[in-house]
Amino acid sequence: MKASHQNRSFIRLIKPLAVVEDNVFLAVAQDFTKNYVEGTLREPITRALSESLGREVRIAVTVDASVEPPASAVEEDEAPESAPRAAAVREEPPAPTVEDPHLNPRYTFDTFVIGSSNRFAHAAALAVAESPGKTYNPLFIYGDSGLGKTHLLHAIGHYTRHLKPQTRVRYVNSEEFTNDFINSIRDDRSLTFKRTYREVDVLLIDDIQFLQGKEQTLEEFFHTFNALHNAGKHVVITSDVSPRHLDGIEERMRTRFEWGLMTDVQPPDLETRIAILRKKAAADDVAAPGDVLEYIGSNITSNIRELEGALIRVTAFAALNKQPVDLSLAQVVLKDLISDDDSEITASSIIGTTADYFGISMDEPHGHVAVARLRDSATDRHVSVPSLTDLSLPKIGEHFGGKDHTTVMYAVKKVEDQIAQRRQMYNQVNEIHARIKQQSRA
Ligand SMILES: Nc1ncnc2c1ncn2[C@@H]1O[C@H](COP(=O)(O)OP(=O)(O)OP(=O)(O)O)[C@@H](O)[C@H]1O
Repeated sequence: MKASHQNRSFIRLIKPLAVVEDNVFLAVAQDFTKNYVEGTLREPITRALSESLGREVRIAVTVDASVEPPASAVEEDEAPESAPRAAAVREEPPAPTVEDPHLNPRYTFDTFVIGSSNRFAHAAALAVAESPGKTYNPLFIYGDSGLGKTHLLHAIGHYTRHLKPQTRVRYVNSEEFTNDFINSIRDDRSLTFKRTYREVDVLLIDDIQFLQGKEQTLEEFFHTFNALHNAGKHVVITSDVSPRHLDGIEERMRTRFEWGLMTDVQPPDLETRIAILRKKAAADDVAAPGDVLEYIGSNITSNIRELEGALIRVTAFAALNKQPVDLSLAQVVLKDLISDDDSEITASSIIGTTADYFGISMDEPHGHVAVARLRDSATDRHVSVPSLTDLSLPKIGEHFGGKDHTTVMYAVKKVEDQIAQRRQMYNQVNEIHARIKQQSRA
């Protein structure tokens, strides 16, 4: 598909969700982007997708504020007019203002459903929001992906500012923090950097695990943390593991993270899952009967992002086909996600899916070289094999071109390190993982 510069920028903001029969579901973060995709881009995207899938398909675009554009989407290219253009800004950024805390309006305490899995974390977050700088400093929230850590961080920011509008709040994920830090060195703006992160009353820092191994950034974060803490300002941190499991972060920092309060979030129980779905349906103003919510809630158990994604898929499918949302429709739409069949995942399906994800054909000239490289990453336990199959490391080596088990172990370690350090890698791995499972069920 030939696309203008601007169109390419918009295309990069789209996240593909699923293909169900002749419908391709896409998600974007903003209404503005949805309008553009549905207007200007509908025809070329539909044509390109139909060509590549070999059949006529339709597209359905939903707005989901939690959708992050694929990494480097905006940086590599010029961003659309309305999108953030952080990378393009060269002059000194303004010091933090109370108007610009970087908060997602959807993530508030009002929209957060409390259950036994998150009650303590919620109570601690609320206490911090009510009197920042006083108790539980720092507050450290940890737990698996998609369980509401980011939501709670934003909720703290909103509620703090609701109670005291002059409070200076700043939300940042640790990758943005890293980029800001690197850019500040490059552009000789370290003073502005310091002001941005130290002249705040509440610093909310997300996914701290991505700072692991980044020594200089960690050092800077350590100073930021100390400066804020000493000044009685509040720091709230989230991570996918508890402080003591944060490898690659010095002991002196990990101990500081444990000074305040640590609390985890667990996967929600069935009741909470259904309550979350009900709230989401109400917020999006879609009618989804109880048995549909129960079906989704009973079958998608470990990740709230996936839970919400399933509901979006079902309701979008119904809207597109002008059908009511009912149980049989939900079963059809979600059949590749939900299946009783625990079918075996083979080494070749892992290689095939991974190659496919990166757009590499095994038949292409040099394709085998690229695939061989992918095999290294595909042997990682996060990506796939050890957590998806019962194969031993030597057996995995055999399947992946006769490599011995030390090579497999090395590949595992290498990719693990990258996952720990780069959000993009982490997202890619999760996505590949999901596709492998999905395809093995299909
Ligand atoms: N208790 C809850 N009530 C309502 N919605 C929730 C709840 N927990 C999570 N969600 C929703 O689930 C989605 C994923 O949550 P969130 O992004 O906060 O997860 P996370 O733990 O930060 O994940 P990650 O570690 O991948 O960043 C969000 O859309 C969020 O609003």
